[in-house]
Amino acid sequence: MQRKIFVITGPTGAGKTTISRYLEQGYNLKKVITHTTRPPRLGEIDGQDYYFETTTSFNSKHYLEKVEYAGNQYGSSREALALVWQGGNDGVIVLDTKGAQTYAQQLGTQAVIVYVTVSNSTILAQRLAQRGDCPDQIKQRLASQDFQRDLTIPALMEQKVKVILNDDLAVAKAQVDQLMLAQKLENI
Ligand SMILES: Nc1nc2c(ncn2[C@@H]2O[C@H](COP(=O)(O)OP(=O)(O)O)[C@@H](O)[C@H]2O)c(=O)[nH]1
Ligand SMILES: Nc1ncnc2c1ncn2[C@@H]1O[C@H](COP(=O)(O)OP(=O)(O)O)[C@@H](O)[C@H]1O
Repeated sequence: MQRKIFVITGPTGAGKTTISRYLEQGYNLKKVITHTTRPPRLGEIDGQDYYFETTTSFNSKHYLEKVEYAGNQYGSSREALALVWQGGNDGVIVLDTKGAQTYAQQLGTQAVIVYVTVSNSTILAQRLAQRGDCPDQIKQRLASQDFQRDLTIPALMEQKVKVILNDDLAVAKAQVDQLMLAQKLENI
């Protein structure tokens, strides 16, 4: 059976990491850890949340795709994806919409694209504050073009994307459960 990669995308604060963790814990998906030059947030662990890199170490990896997002570099390495697939698991990866589009193009049906969103984007700033992000970083993030872009599904991906509305986490998880059931039935 073809190994899948679930690509979780959407605007900052929508709940991408939360949904990714739910898929890891509930469905035994293995996280593809990506690389970034962004400094770790409080509680984030190197090699678990991200591989936290210097500019030099970031440039030494082999990337399937990489982007600059709100002033920092992010990239998903072929090494990290191979690690997950070698273990025999389906994978889950959290990407901005630009990265998600690259995955959709390069991996075709192997990539299941999941767009996490909320009905009212004003709630996103509150979630970032609740998460403990520092106010200056929230301001910079919300003012970035990358944030604006990720508020909508790129036209090229519209046909392929599964949407999860995460206003209420229990409802969002139930939508994920439905999606995973549909995936299972597709693979029979
Ligand atoms: N294209 C791409 N995007 C990434 C990668 N790693 C993380 N991202 C995305 O970069 C954006 C910023 O991530 P982060 O600083 O952790 O903040 P977040 O938006 O709160 O998750 C998010 O949209 C992530 O999904 C990567 O390797 N490639
Ligand atoms: N449905 C929800 N209702 C309220 N808070 C949520 C919900 N989903 C996630 N959160 C919280 O919002 C914050 C941002 O979620 P996170 O998963 O880190 O988003 P992202 O990875 O998209 O930036 C976290 O503190 C998370 O616990």
